[in-house]
Amino acid sequence: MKETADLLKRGFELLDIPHSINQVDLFLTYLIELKKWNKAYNLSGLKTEREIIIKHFLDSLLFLKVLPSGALSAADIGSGAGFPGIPVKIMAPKIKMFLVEPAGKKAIFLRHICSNLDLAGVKIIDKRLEEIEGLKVDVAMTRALFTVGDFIKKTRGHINRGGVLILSKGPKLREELKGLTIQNIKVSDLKLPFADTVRHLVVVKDVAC
Ligand SMILES: C[S@@+](CC[C@H](N)C(=O)[O-])C[C@H]1O[C@@H](n2cnc3c(N)ncnc32)[C@H](O)[C@@H]1O
Repeated sequence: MKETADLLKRGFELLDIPHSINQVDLFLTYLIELKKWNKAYNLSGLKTEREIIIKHFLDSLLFLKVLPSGALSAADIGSGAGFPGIPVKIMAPKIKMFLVEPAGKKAIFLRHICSNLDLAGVKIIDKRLEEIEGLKVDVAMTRALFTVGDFIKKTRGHINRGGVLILSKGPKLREELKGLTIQNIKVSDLKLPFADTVRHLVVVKDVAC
């Protein structure tokens, strides 16, 4: 476990994210539980501790680099086993976090892990985004689910005035955006530590209606 903890701490340093011993411990507990539950629930294709730290934890932490500092509430849409919502919540504990995940087993795991990590101010919504009513947040975020165009259409009714959408995208982003006119979009290219990968963090402002 020491090697794993060192990898995580080095990842925080490379991303220039200040962290406490307690936050590192929460990630290590998350890792242990994810590996344990993955056997029965098939939550993630990533099996080794190194893969989980880099491709789930550190990849999710890239969202922090573009998260507006005044955000009070956020929703992770299609959270799966908690990415990026739980890593963001661990590092920004004051944010009220909604984890939207319709798949039963994943939602059960999310309830278990949020209780196990004693995360206050997290609500799991086990519905599809299209079925949700009455949810309003400052930030809607997603990884590995929607195109930028679809995410804007489907979430704009759930965003508070002045709120933003954040998506993490891979190399096909430019192709995806071709032919679309999207106002107030900003793309930050961020390197994922320990990997030959650049993530495109897409932030879209002023989508509320
Ligand atoms: C490819 S996984 C990504 C999970 C996680 N965001 C990650 O990056 O590891 C997509 C997740 O979105 C959920 N999902 C699919 N359609 C959805 C919808 N319409 N609304 C909300 N969640 C959805 C699936 O159940 C699945 O867990």
